[in-house]
Formats: sequence, C-alpha cells, structure tokens
Amino acid sequence: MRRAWTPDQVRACETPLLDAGQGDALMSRAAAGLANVCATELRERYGHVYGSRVLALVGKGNNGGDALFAACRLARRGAHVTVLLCAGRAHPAGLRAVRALNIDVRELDESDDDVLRFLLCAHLVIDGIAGTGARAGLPDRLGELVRRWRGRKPGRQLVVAVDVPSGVDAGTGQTGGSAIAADVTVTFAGLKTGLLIPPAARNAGRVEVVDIGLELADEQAVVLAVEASDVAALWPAPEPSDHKYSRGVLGLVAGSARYPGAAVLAADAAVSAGVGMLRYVGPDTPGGLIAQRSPEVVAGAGRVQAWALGSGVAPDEESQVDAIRAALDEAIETQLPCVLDAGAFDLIYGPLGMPAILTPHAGELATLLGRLSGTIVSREEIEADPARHAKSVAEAANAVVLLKGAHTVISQPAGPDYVQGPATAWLATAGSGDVLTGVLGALAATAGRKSLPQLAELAALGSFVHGQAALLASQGGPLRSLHVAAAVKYAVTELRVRAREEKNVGQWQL
Ligand SMILES: NC(=O)C1=CN([C@@H]2O[C@H](COP(=O)(O)OP(=O)(O)OC[C@H]3O[C@@H](n4cnc5c(N)ncnc54)[C@H](OP(=O)(O)O)[C@@H]3O)[C@@H](O)[C@H]2O)[C@@H](O)CC1
Ligand SMILES: [K+]
Repeated sequence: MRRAWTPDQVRACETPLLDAGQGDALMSRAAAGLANVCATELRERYGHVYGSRVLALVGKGNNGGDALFAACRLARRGAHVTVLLCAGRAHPAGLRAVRALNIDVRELDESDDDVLRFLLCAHLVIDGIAGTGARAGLPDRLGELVRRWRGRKPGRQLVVAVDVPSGVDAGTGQTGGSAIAADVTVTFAGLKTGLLIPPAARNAGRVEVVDIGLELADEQAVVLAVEASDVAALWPAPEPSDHKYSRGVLGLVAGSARYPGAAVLAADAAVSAGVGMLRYVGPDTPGGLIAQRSPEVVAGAGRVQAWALGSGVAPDEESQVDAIRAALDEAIETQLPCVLDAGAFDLIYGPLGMPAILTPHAGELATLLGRLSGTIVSREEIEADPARHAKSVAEAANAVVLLKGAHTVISQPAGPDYVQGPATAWLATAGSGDVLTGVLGALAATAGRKSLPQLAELAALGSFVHGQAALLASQGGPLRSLHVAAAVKYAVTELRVRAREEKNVGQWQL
C-alpha cells in the first residue's frame, strides 16, 4: 500500500528533531538523496552527469535550501550548474555553499527571454521554488514564465521537483493557476498527500521517497493507494471447503432494453472477478444476452450477499427502477453491501441505511452534491478539487464514494481516502464504468467485509485491478470493455502468482 501524510503531520514529526538541533542534518540527507536521484536520471537519460547543464530554481525557504545543497553536489560531480533565485532571498547557508563553489547565481530580474533561455537549455531543471510551506499556484511572473517554458519544453529535458512540484498545495492537491510539471518528484520521509491527490498528482510524475530519518506511522497515513503487492493479500480467495453460496452471491440489477450493454459488461466482469454466483434481475433483453455469454449466471432474484445496482438503468425504466428499490429495501433490512451506479443515484436523498459504495463520475457527483447538501458546483469545480467534493458526498450519503476519473478518488465519511492513478488512458472508453461495477459487486459479495472502511479498501482494490485488466486488454493500444471484463481474471491470477513467486524467492534467499 502506498501511504501519504499531510504536510502538518510531517512537520509534527520533524519538530522534535529540529528542536534537538538536527535541522542541518535533515537537510543534508534530503539534498544527498535528491542529488543521487538527479545523477541517476541524468545518467539514464544522457549517459553522464559530467558536463550536463543543470538549472536549479530556488525559492526563499528550505525547499530552495535542499535544491542549493543538491546543486553543490552535482557541481562537484562535474555538472555545469546555474542557480536562479526566484524570490530574491534564499536559504543563507545554501547560498554560501553555492557561492563557495563559484556556481553561477542569477536572479529573476533577468529579462524574460534570458530566463526562458536558461529554462530551455538545461538538461535538468531542479524545482526548489517551494515545498510543503507553499500555497497553490505560482506568483504571477514566474507562473507566466513556467507556462511559456512548458509550451516549448524539449522532450528529453528532465524536471525533478524537490519534495513537491512548486505551485501545488502539498496537502490538498490543488494546483491554482500554474504549477511545475515534473518527470520525477523526490520527496522526503514519506509521500505528501498532494502527491497522490489529483489534480496535483498529475504534476508529480514518478515519486521517489528519500529516507531522511523521520518515522511516519503507517496507521496515521490519510491517503492510501493500493498497489500490485497488495492484491494477493486482499483479493478474496476460496477455502477448500467453500461452495458457490459460501463464496458469495451477487445480485445485479443493471441494463435495460435501451442500454443492454451495461448489464452484459457488469455481468461479464463480476463472473471474471470470481464471484461465487451471479443472479441477474432484469428484462429478457439484456437477460438473454447475458445467458448466452455466461451460462453460469442465474436469472431472477434470490438470496444474495451483495447487490450491484443501476448501471445502464434510465429513470423511466420503471420495472428496473422498482427492482433497484426492492433491492435497496432488502439491503437496508439485512445490511447487505450495495454498489450503486448511474440509475441508482436517483433514489438517494439522504444518508443510506446500508453499507454502500457509490460510483459517480464528476457530473453525477455534482448532481448528488446538489441533492444531498444543497451545494451547487460545476463539473469543472469538482475536477479542480475532487477529493474535497467526494468527501462531502461521502459524509452526506454516509457511504463510500468512488469518484471516477483519470485518477480515481475513493472517499469515506471517517477514514483514509484512496487514490488510484491511471493505468492506461485507453480505459477512457464506453463501458468502463459498467465493468468496474461488476468487479466491485463481486468483491462486495465475496469479501465478507462490510464496514465502510473495509468497503473503501475494497473499492480501491477493485479500481486497481480494473486498471491492471485494462493494461492487459490494451497492450499499449485501443481496448474493448468486453476484453477488460475478461482480463480481470488474468490480472488477478497474474498478481497472485507473482506474489507467490516472490515469496518463494524470498524463502530461498533466506
Ligand atoms: N523542516 C525540515 O526539517 C526539512 C524540510 N525540508 C524541506 O523544507 C521544505 C519546507 O520548507 P519551508 O517550510 O521553509 O517552506 P518552502 O516550501 O521552502 O517555501 C515556503 C516559502 O515560499 C513562499 N511561497 C509560498 N507559496 C509559494 C508559491 N506557490 N510559489 C512560490 N513561493 C511560494 C513563501 O513565502 P511568501 O511568499 O509567503 O513570502 C514561503 O516562505 C520542504 O518541502 C522540504 O523541501 C527538507 O530539507 C527536510 C528537512
Ligand atoms: K518544489
């Protein structure tokens, strides 16, 4: 599991060490780790550190201090370093260190053209303008220069952000008007929440964590992300004594004569994800299509361990809406977990009476937010701060909210958020959400876990595996949602087998 902490949590952890006079040591470790990553990246991209042109953008705080000391280390390894002071002042000891090495130090009072020339000619730009102490957005002139640089940036140029890309809010993940877009972010002690939360997560690139001797407690992390190594442990697997009913039965109310494909995709995905049994509730079309593709699916309602409701159901499909309503009533009575999508959202007017995962996209979240809390927000406002708005709906509906998007944000009323990054942009295609509903439904039916924190973890797991299945189905090119549904089985199997092999290798090495 990847874990992230708020800047305040990291600062609280730093304070005793700073009080004990270890601030310089912390910065020295941070700068050494930063310089090492820069050197490795320079070697990988250009073959050498010696002779490469490095530009360090330096702000007035400790983030700039890290960049200055790292610049010294790279200069000692033969890089041609230029320092651009972006705020007039800079970390005094760091500045003394670069001056002692005769490193070229410039100020932002150079002409725009000169600054752009520095930016465009560097092999490596180190972004030490601002870190955890920063607000979202860059100051006006700097922001404009960064925008112009981004428009003309050479493809091979490397941008390494120090701790967080400047211009992002390290806590909330907001970016304001302008922010640095990094290829790599070298962060210290542990991930800051803004490195996982969109939109800032898009600016971070690959994130490398440098150990500087701070111990952040795993259980206090407030944003998490499921990764490959978690799947084997978390994915529900049958015991030898299990049968189809004890594994878990999923009830699916989805699709309609108008949108039959949603039901077919959700059913395919649930079967592929390994549900004990699937009961499909709905009209002959799409019921007949499902039976043809998946003869193991049982038609009609019956006892289930979870419901997946609403994909491909329009508000005027009365029989399907009634079936959803009946399933919700049963779920409230027996506290069955439900996965609610599309057509099911129209039936939510307040806190839900059963454990549930809602799977809206930004537009549907805006509608839910308006209905549940009277707050009117646009789709764009949600995309600018998805974590906050997902949390509002999670609190108002007392449910887990999985907000679909390139980054998937999973929020719950009390407990950590999860953010799953994009596996492949090809997944942005019709039917993706229906496949996800099937996967989440299968997980809810078979995991036997239904507290909201457990459902939030399952939602993150399902989202991650959905992305891995998309990677298998895509192979770097266009994909079909049917193939993603089928690939769920192979994604889970591959990740389980890989975990077993790694465990065996580990034992052998011991
Ligand atoms: N503490 C430690 O032990 C360790 C800390 N470490 C490092 O310290 C970093 C935190 O340093 P920090 O607290 O000095 O703040 P920092 O992020 O450098 O800059 C804040 C200054 O920038 C300004 N500013 C604000 N917003 C801005 C914006 N959008 N764009 C531009 N400027 C902006 C604002 O000034 P203002 O504009 O308000 O006058 C403020 O004074 C941390 O990320 C890590 O790298 C490591 O060395 C490990 C040990
Ligand atoms: K930075």
